Amino acid sequence: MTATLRLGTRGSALAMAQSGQVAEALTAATGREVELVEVVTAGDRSSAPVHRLGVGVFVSALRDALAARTIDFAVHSYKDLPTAAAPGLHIAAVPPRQDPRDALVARDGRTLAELPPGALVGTGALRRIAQLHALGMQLEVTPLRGNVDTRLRRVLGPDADLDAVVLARAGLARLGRTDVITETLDPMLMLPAPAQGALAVECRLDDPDLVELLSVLDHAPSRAAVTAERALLATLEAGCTAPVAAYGELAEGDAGVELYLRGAVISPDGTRDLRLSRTGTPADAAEIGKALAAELLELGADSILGQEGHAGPGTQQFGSTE
Ligand SMILES: NCc1[nH]cc(CCC(=O)O)c1CC(=O)O
Repeated sequence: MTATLRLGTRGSALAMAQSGQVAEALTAATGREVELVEVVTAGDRSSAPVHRLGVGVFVSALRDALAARTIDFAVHSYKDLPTAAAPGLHIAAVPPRQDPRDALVARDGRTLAELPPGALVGTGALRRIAQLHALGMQLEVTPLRGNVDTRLRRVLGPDADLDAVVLARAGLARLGRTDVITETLDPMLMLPAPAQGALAVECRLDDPDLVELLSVLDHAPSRAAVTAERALLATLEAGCTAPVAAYGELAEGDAGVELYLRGAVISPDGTRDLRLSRTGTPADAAEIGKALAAELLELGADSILGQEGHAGPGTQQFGSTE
């Protein structure tokens, strides 16, 4: 097994950057050559809001290429992965996670608190829209999509039409553009999306040598945090279509390393905002996520939406709307 490995990637600057970083890390750790193979996904072809396109828009074409064996492994932004398991595929590694927080890029170097009432803020994700409204600052929130450069131009370019945009800090970091950030948002105000800032390195289960090889890239603390956040999301999807945020942090506690998980369900207009947290051991990451989701549901997470049309029983799953 010494042939060049084919790494499937979307063609956006962000995807190419993160795939390139994974390829380099793998070559450094194993000596294996890696070639990038571009795969065009439905999410790249359409400019419709992601929550309209549906879950998995950035993922399906890559998974099809894995199944068709035209690529050996793929790198996904973990938050774009549907929570449903993909038959025959395996997340062989979760590399060290980037800072998962959201970032504000505002005109004139402004911070969130410095935005005046009526300021026009662009962001695509329902989760961010909901939390911006929940601040009660009279911000005008407007939908925003497109690649990172397109979004930045709306606030930084010569024909900028927005006062600020909110986007994942991790995306800017991978592109070397953290210089444009005017504030990294405190999770107390803007809790990130489940798995934001993390990557998923995926290959076929029937390729055990590659599963083993890729596992050198796995970072156990990142995997534990993401596992808890995604378990929370998966459990809530059964009964709730509202925007979901989750953030797991590992820290040294009295009883060794502890996982501190925060979760939130917010109505799109920000008027209902349910936030809870739970602490446990990283080995119980999935159980912590499920238990926190159950608590949120008990407090009415499933009733928070209503207006957007409740999914109802029998609906499969919605996944990230980011
Ligand atoms: N669906 C958009 C998306 N998917 C992954 C990232 C980059 C951040 C990450 O890897 O979590 C982004 C951009 C954004 O949310 O601003």
